[in-house]
Order: sequence, then C-alpha cells, then structure tokens
Amino acid sequence: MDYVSTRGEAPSLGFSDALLAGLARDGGLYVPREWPVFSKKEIRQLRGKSYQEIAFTVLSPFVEGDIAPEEFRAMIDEAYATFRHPAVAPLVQTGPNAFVLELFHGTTLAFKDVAMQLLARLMDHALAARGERATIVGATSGDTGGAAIDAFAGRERTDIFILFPQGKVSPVQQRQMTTSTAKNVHAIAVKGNFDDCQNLVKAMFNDQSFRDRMKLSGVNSINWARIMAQIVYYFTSAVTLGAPDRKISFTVPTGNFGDIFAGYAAKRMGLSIDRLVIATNENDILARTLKTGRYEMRDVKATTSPSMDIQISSNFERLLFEAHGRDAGAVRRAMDGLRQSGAFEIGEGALKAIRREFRAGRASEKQVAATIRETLASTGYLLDPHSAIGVFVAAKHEKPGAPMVTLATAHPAKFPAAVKSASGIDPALPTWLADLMQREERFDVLEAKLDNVEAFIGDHSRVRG
Ligand SMILES: Cc1ncc(COP(=O)(O)O)c(C=O)c1O
Ligand SMILES: N[C@@H](CCOP(=O)(O)O)C(=O)O
Repeated sequence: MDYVSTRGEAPSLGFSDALLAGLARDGGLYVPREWPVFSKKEIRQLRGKSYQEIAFTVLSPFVEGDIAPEEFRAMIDEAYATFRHPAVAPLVQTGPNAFVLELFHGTTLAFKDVAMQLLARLMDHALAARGERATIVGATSGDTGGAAIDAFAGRERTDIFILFPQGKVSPVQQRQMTTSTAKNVHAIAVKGNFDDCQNLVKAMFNDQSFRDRMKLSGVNSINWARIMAQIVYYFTSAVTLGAPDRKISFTVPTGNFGDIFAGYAAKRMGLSIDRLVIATNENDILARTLKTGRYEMRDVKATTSPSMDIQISSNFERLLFEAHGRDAGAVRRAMDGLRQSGAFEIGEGALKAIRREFRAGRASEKQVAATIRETLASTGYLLDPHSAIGVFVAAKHEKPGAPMVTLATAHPAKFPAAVKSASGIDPALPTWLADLMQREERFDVLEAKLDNVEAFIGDHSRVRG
C-alpha cells in the first residue's frame, strides 16, 4: 500500500516512510492511495475473534509490503498487552439501543493509548530497520501528550517533545506528562492554547531544514498510523453488535477529527455503519460547519472537556480530500483560505457528500454536567465530560431498533473536578496511578514562538544535524 498527500504536491510514500514523515512535505496529510475493502463474508468471520486478531486482519492491508506479517502480529500483541481489560475496548450497554465503547483501559486512561502503543512499536521497528533515530514532536490538549510520553518513554531511538497549553489541561493530564523520569522525554508548557501548540508543530514540519536536521516525526493524528490503529475498534464493536448483518451508528466526541475519521475509514472499508455523529462541546466549529457549509474559526473557550477545546481540526482536511473526490487542488485552496482569513467555504457538492455521511451536534457546559448526573442516576454509569458530550448528542440521533455506540474516550478520573461537581462523586485513579499527584514534576515553559521552540528542541534532542 502506498500513501498520497491530501495536497497532491508531495511524493507518495510506502507505509513506513509515511509513518516516519508524519506530515507530508507539502503540508498535507497522508491517506492510503485506495481503501482496502472487506466483503460481508470476511467481516462476518471476525465475529468471536479477539481484539488483537481483528486488528491484525483489518490493519494488514495498510502495512503490506512493508512489515512482515509475523512481526506486525508481535507488535499488536505487545501493544495491547498493556491494556488492563481483556477485551481491550469493551462495550457497555446503557440503554435499549445505547452502548458506550470504553476506550480508556490503557495506561493513561484515554483512547489515545489504543493507537499510541502500536505507533511507538511501529516507529521503533522502522527506525531500527534504517539504523536511524528520530525527534518526535507532538501537540496536545491533554491526552495525546500523556499517551505519547508513556508509549515512547525510555525508547533508545527517539526523543520526544510534547507541547501542551500552559494552565489549560487538567491536573491529572499535566502530571501524566510532567512526571516521567525518562531522559528522552521533554514536556513543554506553551504560553498559548492548543491551536498554538498544533500550529507550532506544523510549522516545525514545514521548516524543511529543521525537519531534516532533527529527523522530525510526529505522533498527532496528522500521522496516518494514528488513524489506522483507531479503525480497529469500530470493527470490533460493530461485529459484536451484529455487523455486517445490521447497521450500527456511532457518536464520537470530536476535536481534531481523527477518531471520527477512523470511523469514516471503517465505513469505506465495508463496515456497515449507518450514522456517524460528530459531537462537539461549546467549541462547536465542526457542528457549525456541517450546518452552514462555512468553516470559520472563533476564539477557543475553556470548557470542562479541555481535550476538545480546539478550533483547527486537523483531520477535517482528510475528509475534505475525500468529499472533493480526492481533488488536492480544492484542499489546497481551502487550506490557503484558512491560513489567510481563518475561514473557508465548502462547495455544494462536497458539502452534500459530507452531510450524506455525517451528522453533528453540540453540548453546552450545562448539558454536559446534566448528562453526567442523569446517566449516573438512571444507569449507575459514570461518564467523563468528553464521553458525556457523546452520550448527550447520541440521544438526539438514535433510531428505534438500531444500535448507537458512543465512544467513551476518557476515564472520569482524568477530570475529577468536573465529574465531582456534576455528580458528587470523586472518581479515584487506578492503583498504578494512585500516587500520580505526589510525583515530582519536570517541565519547561516556552513562549508560543517557533524560534524558541526549535532552539529548545535543537539543544535537547540527541539527534544532531
Ligand atoms: C478525551 C478525548 N475525547 C475526544 C477527543 C477528540 O478526538 P479527536 O481529536 O480525534 O476528534 C480528544 C482529543 O483528541 C480527547 O482527548
Ligand atoms: N485532544 C487531543 C488533541 C490532539 O489530537 P490528536 O489526536 O491529533 O493527537 C489531545 O488530547 O491532545
């Protein structure tokens, strides 16, 4: 399988090169040249299989020609052995047709662990094969950073630099990033918001000489391998609920559009998905875009779901590419508009294509708190604020008799203040993190300026240009 850039001006690459590249050299995002498609019979055969077996079957076409099957299987087994639940991503029924898909049984209690544990192993494998090292950079609104630091800590071939917005992540999220004792880990508090952090990461990738000198690689969902790994749980949950002989809908708490784009990919691969519902918090740029056809940035509001406090939703670019029939010129024009004026219009045809596949809704801060409280009262289930946004929006898009799965993207203990204020319950961290808040912190604070961040990374990375 090879990968093409959404902006059409970078060379197409094989899997491992796309993995190490992160962002394409033309600023675009890599997508597979074509979607592998599974027949109904092949999907039916996934029933009753383990998460690891399904991951191997579903993901193999994406790495074919690049990674030997037995090596890929070993990476999958090792990655998911870090999960604390035998099913990796169990389904929990919360209503007659309502389910939550728990994606928070990994080491850092958010869905990011699912992809990040595999990504770290894939990168080690690709770097070892080339005898190279890499400097990993990532931007986080709270969860990607912790998951990446956990997955890459102590790895010989990589140094990792995570930019998080100072004062805008939960205390648990911050500690997960700042208490690592591994020498290859660097947590950086940026004086700005998540979009500033993400812009800095993209700017470093677009600075070709810095990129080459530092051998930059990325762990955000701009990296195709992140999306790829997230496709698996749509398959595992859908076949459990009767796919391919029944259509399943999914509601996804959405920020950077990576998780829901993985659902779209699963559908393109033949999975019988009915509705794909985008759920946003008060930073509702995606819900507004679906309604009006205009993607228009506004100021970011701080909410109780900080991981979704995002305006520049990176993976929407991958959807635009598909919705425009893979016309890279149309994507370039939209992205130029976004850079120049903070907005772009989606043409009628593309908008129609997007609306055919997606619905969207938003939850206000009051609605999030009420959903946490009411779900607890009616089912005994305690949601984190991000998952609560999903459950609130899902309820508005359920169809009688059709299963609706909401992705539960984080454990409530990552956001104890918001959960306690909504429900009265103080959710406890699991035993392996019980002393997290007593661990010593280590991080640097930098202005949101490209020169400062590049100088810091240049001084601290073991990759020397
Ligand atoms: C807990 C949680 N829920 C939802 C999201 C949104 O996911 P995505 O950015 O893939 O849309 C994030 C951050 O990405 C998150 O950390
Ligand atoms: N919500 C994310 C933001 C970054 O998203 P990513 O999926 O592109 O890595 C976070 O928690 O950091």
